[in-house]
Amino acid sequence: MTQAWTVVGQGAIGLLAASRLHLAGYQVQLFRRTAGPFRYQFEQADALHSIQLNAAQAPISLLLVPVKAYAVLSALQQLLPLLSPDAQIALCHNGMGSIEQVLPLLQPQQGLWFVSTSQATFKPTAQQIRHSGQGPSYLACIKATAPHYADLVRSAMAVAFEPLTPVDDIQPLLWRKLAVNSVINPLTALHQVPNGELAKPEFQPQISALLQEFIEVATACGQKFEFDEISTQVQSVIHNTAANYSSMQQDKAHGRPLELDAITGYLLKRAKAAGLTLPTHQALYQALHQQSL
Ligand SMILES: NC(=O)C1=CN([C@@H]2O[C@H](COP(=O)(O)OP(=O)(O)OC[C@H]3O[C@@H](n4cnc5c(N)ncnc54)[C@H](OP(=O)(O)O)[C@@H]3O)[C@@H](O)[C@H]2O)C=CC1
Ligand SMILES: CC(C)(CO)C(=O)C(=O)O
Repeated sequence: MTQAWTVVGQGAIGLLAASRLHLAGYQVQLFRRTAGPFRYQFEQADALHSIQLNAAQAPISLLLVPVKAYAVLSALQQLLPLLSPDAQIALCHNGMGSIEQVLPLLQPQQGLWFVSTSQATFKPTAQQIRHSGQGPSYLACIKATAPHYADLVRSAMAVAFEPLTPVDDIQPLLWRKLAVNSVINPLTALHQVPNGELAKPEFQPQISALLQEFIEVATACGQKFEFDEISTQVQSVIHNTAANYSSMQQDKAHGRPLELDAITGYLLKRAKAAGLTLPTHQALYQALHQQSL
C-alpha cells in the first residue's frame, strides 16, 4: 500500500471511495480544480468521520475518475501528462461512451478499468458527504497490464465500492444500467418529478416504447434483453426509489449540465450507426435539449 490513489474531484461518489480508502489505511490524494488540502465530514452507517486529504502530486500511478460522463475526457486529457507510464486508471460513471474515447489516449503499459456502481451518496453541503443507500458495484478490467497491478486495483476498489463484484465483461451490465437510466433519468428530468411518479398509468405507453427501442438497438449491438425482464427491472427501480429524485432531475433543477449524451445520446448514436431510428428516445432527447436552450 505504498502507492497513493488519486481521486479526481470532490464529488459524491469520489469522496465516498476516497473516504473508505483513507479509513482503511490507503494513501489517498485529490485532484481538484482548487489547490491545497480538502477537509470534510464523511457520514456512513451512523458514524461521522472528519477527513483531510492532500492535493494530488505527480507522478500518479493509481487513478480513480468518478466524474460525470461528459467530464471524463477533459479530466483525462488534463491528467495524462501527470500519469506514470504504467498507471492504472479506473473510470466510474453512469452512461456509456467514455471507454472508446479514453482507450486510444493510453500508453501501452497503462491499464484501464471500469466501476459501475449503484451506491447512493450525496453532499448535503460542499464539505459533507453522506452515504445514503447501499447498492451493488461491479469492476472489470478493460485494458490489462502487469498482474501485480490487477491485484492492487481489485483490492482497493473492493474497499472503495464494497459490496463489489469483479466481472470479466462489463458491457452487459452497462447496457442493463443504460436501460434503467434511459427511461427514468430523462423522463424525471423533463417533468421534474421524483422517480415514483413514473409508476402512474399515463407514463406506461412511453416507458414501453422506450424499452422496445432500447431492445432494438441493444440487439443490434450484440446485447440480448427480453422485454418482460427488463421492464420488470425498470419498474422495480421506479418502485424501490419512488421518493428519490434521479441524478438528471437534480442536475436539471440546479442548472447543471446533464449526462444526456452518455445515456439517450449514446443510444441514438449506436442506433444511427446500425441504421435504426428510435423516435421515442429522439423526442425525449429533443425535448430536454429545447428546455435547456
Ligand atoms: N451520486 C450518486 O449517488 C451516484 C452517482 N453515479 C454516477 O457517478 C458519476 C459521478 O457522480 P457524482 O459523484 O454524483 O458527480 P459530481 O458531479 O458530484 O462529482 C464529480 C466531481 O468531479 C469534479 N471534476 C470533474 N472534472 C474535473 C476535472 N477535470 N478536474 C477536477 N475535478 C473535476 C467535479 O467538479 P465540478 O463540480 O467543479 O465540475 C465534481 O467535484 C456520475 O456519472 C453519476 O451519474 C452513480 C451512482 C450513484
Ligand atoms: C437508478 C437511478 C435512476 C436512481 O435515481 C439513477 O441511477 C440515477 O438517478 O442516476
